[in-house]
Amino acid sequence: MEKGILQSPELYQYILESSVYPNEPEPLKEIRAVTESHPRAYMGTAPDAGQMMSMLLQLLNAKKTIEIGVFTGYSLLCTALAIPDDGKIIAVDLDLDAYEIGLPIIKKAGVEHKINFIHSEALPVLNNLLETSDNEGSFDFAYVDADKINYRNYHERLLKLLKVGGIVVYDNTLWGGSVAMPEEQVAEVWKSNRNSVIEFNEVLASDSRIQICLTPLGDGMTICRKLI
Ligand SMILES: C[S@@+](CC[C@H](N)C(=O)[O-])C[C@H]1O[C@@H](n2cnc3c(N)ncnc32)[C@H](O)[C@@H]1O
Repeated sequence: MEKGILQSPELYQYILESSVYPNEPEPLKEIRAVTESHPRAYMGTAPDAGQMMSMLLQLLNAKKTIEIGVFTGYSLLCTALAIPDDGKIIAVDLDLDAYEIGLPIIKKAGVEHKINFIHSEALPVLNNLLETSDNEGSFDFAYVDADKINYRNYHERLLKLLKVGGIVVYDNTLWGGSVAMPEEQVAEVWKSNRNSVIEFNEVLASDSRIQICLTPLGDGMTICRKLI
């Protein structure tokens, strides 16, 4: 799937080359480079979206964060570089092999101590966090970039875990632009996720507990701020 929904690939390239790559930290460039040969390299968070996440994390002074969907670690490293030295990230993924591709770069960047990687399905991890005292209402930031069918389940749990004023960002909320295509024009392999994403976008838009902003960065990133 092509990343981005801009009017031309050249315009996207312009954004990357004019304002993302010149300021992208070296370890993030390295993670992109080692991910390139992975058969699912397209899954890595888009660098322009990562740049926006870094800014959000720093505006929030985020210290305690969760990430669901790590893959080789681009967004994880982006978060680890943006939070302070005593910041913590609970990072969850089913795919340990992919995480191990980026791990040497995370170590070299000197930020591994901020990361608690949990090799697991995400839902039980969120349930466990909610059962442990002091976690509810304690997280500053969450990033979700995993199985679309579960976004709604993650959302309910993450809203409990976040502080008021905390932010959760959901990736792929435009699903390659397919959310705005008639269903019959959507390739079969995209359909089920496209329908999950459409439903999820409706859930977010009618949720009075959050303020939302769907940004057309990467594959669509929805920023939600917890209001109550
Ligand atoms: C799009 S990739 C994440 C990309 C990552 N954020 C990055 O910047 O490289 C999605 C990841 O979600 C993980 N995943 C999918 N379903 C999951 C689940 N139910 N629980 C935990 N991880 C899951 C996959 O193993 C995959 O590595």
